[in-house]
Amino acid sequence: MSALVVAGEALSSRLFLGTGGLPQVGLVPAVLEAARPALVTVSMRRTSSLVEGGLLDALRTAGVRLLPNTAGCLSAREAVLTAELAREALGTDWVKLEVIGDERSLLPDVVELLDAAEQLVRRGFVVLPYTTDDPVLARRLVDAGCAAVMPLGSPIGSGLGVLNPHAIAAVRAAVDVPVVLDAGVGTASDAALAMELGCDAVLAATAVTRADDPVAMASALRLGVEAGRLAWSAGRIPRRSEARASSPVLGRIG
Ligand SMILES: CC(=O)[C@@H](O)[C@H](O)COP(=O)(O)O
Repeated sequence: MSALVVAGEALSSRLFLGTGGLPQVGLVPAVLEAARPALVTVSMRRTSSLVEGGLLDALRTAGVRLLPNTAGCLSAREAVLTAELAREALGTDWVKLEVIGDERSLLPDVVELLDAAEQLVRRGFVVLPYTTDDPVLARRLVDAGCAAVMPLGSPIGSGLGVLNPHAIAAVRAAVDVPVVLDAGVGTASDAALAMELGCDAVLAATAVTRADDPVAMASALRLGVEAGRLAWSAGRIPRRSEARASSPVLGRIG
């Protein structure tokens, strides 16, 4: 199966992982072995990630590719500053851009998001924006120079999966950069559906970090992404309103 290419770089898989909510840092090696993620997001505003022996150390020891995120930022100004700090600390131009408009729903502030994306692209960042499932906004983010778009399936941490598959399919059709389903994944079938809708990758955090068995769920999501991608490439049968015999009827007996 073809590799996912973002900003000209081939990534190792089509699953991105958020690990900030893992109940214990000691789970990191087993979760990463199970998920085999292409990228692991790190919240630059969670100081617990950054302390000695914390999550960041565990991820660095594991040698995974880090994707800093601006989770928790409420304005373009905050997001740009956080991204600059992340570039300094982690030595990468890549940033998962999150600008939250409402601390209850954690939905993106689309005005600040677009502003931050434009500023960060001008500053030489490779921007992967967490956005809504609006194809018009997706196109504006790509016009601003974003390397991918990351539409939510449902609110962060809700586990509701893909609430509007038609919108996700419309985002897929609207842009020519990778589409990464981000937020709301609850289990393997959500990830598989996202891939069957044409998404190029899935980012999941809560589904793994708050599962009863994070390691098992990490494996399940990896397999769900692989299955969904394979099913998408296989060309499913069309949905029909009428039955059709699954094998040809050669005539009547008697
Ligand atoms: C880790 C991260 O980037 C999250 O902000 C992302 O949106 C994942 O959301 P879920 O926790 O619903 O998977």
